[in-house]
Amino acid sequence: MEQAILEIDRITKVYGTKLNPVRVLEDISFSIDQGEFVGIMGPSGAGKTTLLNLISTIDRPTTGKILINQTDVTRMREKKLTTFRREQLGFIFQDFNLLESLNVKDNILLPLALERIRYQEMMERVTYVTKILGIEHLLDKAIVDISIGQKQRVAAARALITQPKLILADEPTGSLDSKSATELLQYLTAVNQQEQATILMVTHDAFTASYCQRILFIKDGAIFSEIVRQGTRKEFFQKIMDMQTAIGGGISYDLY
Ligand SMILES: Nc1ncnc2c1ncn2[C@@H]1O[C@H](COP(=O)(O)OP(=O)(O)OP(=O)(O)O)[C@@H](O)[C@H]1O
Repeated sequence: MEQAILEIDRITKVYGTKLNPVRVLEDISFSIDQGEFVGIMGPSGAGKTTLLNLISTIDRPTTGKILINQTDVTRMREKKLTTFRREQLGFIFQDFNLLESLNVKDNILLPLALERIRYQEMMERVTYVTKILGIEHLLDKAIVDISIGQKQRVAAARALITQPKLILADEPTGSLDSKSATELLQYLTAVNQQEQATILMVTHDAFTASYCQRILFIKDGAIFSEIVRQGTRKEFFQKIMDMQTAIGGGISYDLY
């Protein structure tokens, strides 16, 4: 049996005050095994970002446990969490967060700045991840001189450089055109397959989600359903669209 990298155990999240509580997540449980590529979808306001913030350890659940690589992060103190986040998690956001004062290579190396790793080892790692992501020829370029699609792949390389146990992606194709989005998703699939990297991706977009192996649908703060890819990606895309219709409410249908 595969090892669970992420275990969500009956979490709830309540915002607001005691007199006026806002229940955003209601009793969510699921787990993700090493090497899975899982999507989270659901209508606007369903609680996807809230859930991702809890898994990112940026926020804490009101009740319940979150285990990442068998460590309960809900009980960890802030200082330890900062190190944990740096060592175990990789983040890919919609708006890359690259530093324009650094070139591509130094942006990718940034997360290793605090680690004690030999330069040669760092460079071997850079060569490896940039090759998978098809950006090995861009290492000396300035950030302003590369395309948006390339920027997102640089951001993906930066997320991978520490060999994180879990990669969290929040609408990673959100600012990309369809060609760049397709490329990024193909590269993420390669990363997932060749590196056995575990990826959890939040997206509202059925095309993007169709690259996942499994999708959890969230509605009104609870898991509404789960679908697993069995046939082709196109068939899975259709299944996702059908589920979006069933779930209803606030979903945009971006067709590429
Ligand atoms: N800090 C907060 N205080 C009170 N309510 C909040 C807070 N953060 C989020 N919410 C509420 O929680 C619900 C879920 O929000 P969340 O952003 O997690 O949804 P989402 O599924 O990510 O939506 P979207 O797809 O639009 O980004 C919403 O109704 C939102 O208004």
